[in-house]
Amino acid sequence: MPSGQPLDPGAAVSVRGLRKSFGRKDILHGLDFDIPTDSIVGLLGRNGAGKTTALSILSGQDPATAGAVSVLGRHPFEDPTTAARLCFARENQKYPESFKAAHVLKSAPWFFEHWDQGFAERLVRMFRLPVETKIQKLSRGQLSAVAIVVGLAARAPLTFFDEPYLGLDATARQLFYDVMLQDYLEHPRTIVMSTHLIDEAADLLEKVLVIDDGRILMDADADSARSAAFSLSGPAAAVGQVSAGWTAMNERRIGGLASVTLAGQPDAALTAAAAAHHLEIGPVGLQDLVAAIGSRSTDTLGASAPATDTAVDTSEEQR
Ligand SMILES: Nc1ncnc2c1ncn2[C@@H]1O[C@H](COP(=O)(O)OP(=O)(O)OP(=O)(O)O)[C@@H](O)[C@H]1O
Repeated sequence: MPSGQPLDPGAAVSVRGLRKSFGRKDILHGLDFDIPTDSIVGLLGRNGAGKTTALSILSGQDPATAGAVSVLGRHPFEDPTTAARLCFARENQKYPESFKAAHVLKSAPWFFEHWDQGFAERLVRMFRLPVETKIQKLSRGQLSAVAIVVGLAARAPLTFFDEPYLGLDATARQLFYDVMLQDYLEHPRTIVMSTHLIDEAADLLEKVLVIDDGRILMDADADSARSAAFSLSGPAAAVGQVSAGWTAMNERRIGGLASVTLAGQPDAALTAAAAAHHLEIGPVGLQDLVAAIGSRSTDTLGASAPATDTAVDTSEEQR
């Protein structure tokens, strides 16, 4: 999305030119994106990409250094009206020292207008959360479970989950995805989830925002993201020949074999050439696509690209 467009008043979240610096360190370099109302959106990116920083600003906990931010139609920073309508669920949430999960559940209805106590209690049983243990004594997975219970049972119009799976085992993570989807279908609302475990969550996401080094590298609906690239594999020489002229997002080599991720979708000429050389054409999962975009941007940054926005919009590179 080109910078300079007005904020979208119909979106749950709309930001233009969002910048954040800590001291002299620039963390977010002018983000532009919209999050549609009543959708599940993935905020994807590598460690240190700026996801938590962005979520802290959107949830009103931190001020932006520059740029325009609209959350549920208002400027969120320290705005009680916005705060009452959103929930920022994260495992490292601070609670009073003596608090147990039971206290969290008891106080939640004061903060969340749509809080569903029966649903919260069901979630507590599902995630086997020991509600009478002090929060300070809970394991990391149990802290994530507290965040999940609050994030889901709050049924806030806008929910941010910041890596909601930390410490959770695979069964609990799947349970979270299943129950979130089911509850979202019954009670549509806007959910933004930052995650590294992209393939696990991919089926839930309607839109993906890929952020790296404080820049948006991809902003696409999940279906177009899934068809943004494909892989071509086989003997390295033939792969190189057939993929000539295509945008290679990354390449892996093992011995004489190569697999490249190419932007776009295979056309008839490439399909025919691949068949003639016995090469394999395959889909690229969202996780691999994000990794390819990330490694490409790292290459670009490593080559001392100018410090201006270097957003890679893969859709523009499709042939
Ligand atoms: N208060 C702060 N002061 C200085 N630098 C900060 C501060 N908070 C975050 N940063 C830096 O901002 C960058 C982005 O951090 P952020 O936590 O937003 O990344 P992230 O995408 O959430 O990463 P992860 O997936 O590892 O949690 C990092 O380089 C981090 O060190």
